[in-house]
Amino acid sequence: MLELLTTAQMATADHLAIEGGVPGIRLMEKAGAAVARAVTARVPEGRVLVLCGPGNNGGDGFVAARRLRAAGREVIVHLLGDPARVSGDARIAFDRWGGPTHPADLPLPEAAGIVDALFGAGLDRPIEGLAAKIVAAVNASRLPVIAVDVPSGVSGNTGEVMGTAIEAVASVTFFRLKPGHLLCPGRELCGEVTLADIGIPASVLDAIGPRSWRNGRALWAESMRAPGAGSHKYRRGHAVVVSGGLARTGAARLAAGAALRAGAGLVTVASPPDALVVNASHLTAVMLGRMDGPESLGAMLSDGRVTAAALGPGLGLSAAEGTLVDAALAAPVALVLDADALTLWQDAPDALFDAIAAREAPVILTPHEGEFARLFPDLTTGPKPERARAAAARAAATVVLKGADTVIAAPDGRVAINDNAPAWLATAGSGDVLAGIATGFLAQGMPGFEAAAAAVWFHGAAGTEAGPGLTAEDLEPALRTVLRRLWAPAGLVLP
Ligand SMILES: NC(=O)C1=CN([C@@H]2O[C@H](COP(=O)(O)OP(=O)(O)OC[C@H]3O[C@@H](n4cnc5c(N)ncnc54)[C@H](O)[C@@H]3O)[C@@H](O)[C@H]2O)[C@@H](O)CC1
Ligand SMILES: Nc1ncnc2c1ncn2[C@@H]1O[C@H](COP(=O)(O)OP(=O)(O)O)[C@@H](O)[C@H]1O
Ligand SMILES: [K+]
Repeated sequence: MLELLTTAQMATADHLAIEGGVPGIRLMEKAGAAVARAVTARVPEGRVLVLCGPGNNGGDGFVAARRLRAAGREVIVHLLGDPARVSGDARIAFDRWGGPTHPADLPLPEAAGIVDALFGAGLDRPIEGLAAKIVAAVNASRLPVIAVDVPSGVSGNTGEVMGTAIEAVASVTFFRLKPGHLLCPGRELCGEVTLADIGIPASVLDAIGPRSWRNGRALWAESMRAPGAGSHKYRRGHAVVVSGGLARTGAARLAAGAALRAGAGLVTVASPPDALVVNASHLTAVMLGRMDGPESLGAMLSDGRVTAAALGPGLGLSAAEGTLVDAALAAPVALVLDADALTLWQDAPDALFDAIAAREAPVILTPHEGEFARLFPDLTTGPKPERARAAAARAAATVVLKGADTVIAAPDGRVAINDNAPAWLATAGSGDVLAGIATGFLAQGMPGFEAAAAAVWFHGAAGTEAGPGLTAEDLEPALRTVLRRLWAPAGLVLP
């Protein structure tokens, strides 16, 4: 159930279900019933104000109103728009409601909670005028709002606010989530999202062919391997993380520790000579190797047992560091390029993309928005999933566009949107840990997209586990807790 559907794809799903013999009004009845259940759970007593719009979102509202009334609740229905123009399935729902329907107006009547059925998937322009005033009054009331499908004003496709938007405590959506439920600011405005089965068969997805998913285990768990009895450390992969110079070594150690924790059998920090002593004084299970320059790094990465490498955290931005990235790109190992290893290419991003296209092993790029803009200056506006997808295709690499709603995109067009990361992760060094987790997964042979999506998910889960007050150092032990939880009950351990 991780597929994400655009509003157009969702309309196709409705359409295909109806063509397949499920009447539209039956879908709407189930949708409205799910909304009524959510209201009962969130607002168990008191009067309910149901705000209906002119389309099918309003139709769901009429069904919910009728159900709540049948359950003995006092319900007031407001309709935004001309009742004579309510048509189709919404007309049937309106007629079945049959109770008083007031023109939407201010001030709002007193109520214990509000159902927002103004606009859903059909929102096609910014909210203005009376509708905008109603949205403002709803938000100012601080009453609990249950949104039908999406909070009115939130774009289902992008999560953007169109004009103004309702702030809901809960949203009830149908069949599959939309990108706007996960992308900011939509995600916060939705509150808790419930996915209701309204009788659309999953088989409609075959014709729709979604290419976007909510990031979750089903996307990558099958490509993760626990060590079996016959395993030894070399079977679990050997990751190399390149350290910066004397004053910039911590980031590489954070990444290296995370790579080891993520399951790489061995991890080596490749250290410039001037930083050997400081690295040596901090490393235990992670090994240390002297790296004198690009030839030395190239030789290290060409040892057949090294399977992945990470460059970027604390690396530095001089020409010398640029030659290290060149050497890594020429080596036959999977790569994570982060931070400085991305910024180094800002004057010639195409040269990076050409080097990636010329190699076989997968590459993951992990830019935050600033680094992304340096590599893809023409892709700074528009919906985040589309920007990441275009970047991945251009770079021939998996792109992890970081943020509160990190998007992972593969060169073949697959996109995952992550929503499990707490804002506590916005702390120095947290990105280095993410790069390390991804490197650890790549080292074990996971493909680029799966390794990246899994890394982002574990990073978010570890952030949640560590919780308030976390620093980047806390993520590595928290990652252990999260991994134990995943492996133990999931039965993923293979012989
Ligand atoms: N059979 C179906 O298609 C189903 C649809 N469902 C519901 O139907 C909704 C989609 O219905 P619709 O496609 O009718 O669209 P909506 O009901 O979301 O909105 C469309 C209506 O709002 C108007 N509108 C759009 N943006 C506006 C704005 N900014 N200011 C003022 N008016 C605006 C449009 O002109 C149109 O009249 C879903 O969100 C879901 O709640 C569910 O009942 C499940 C089944
Ligand atoms: N508000 C937020 N909510 C969730 N995750 C966040 C938030 N802000 C940042 N993060 C995550 O924290 C990490 C920060 O990485 P980055 O920007 O590279 O910083 P640094 O390298 O200093 O750690 C990224 O994985 C990002 O997705
Ligand atoms: K709505």
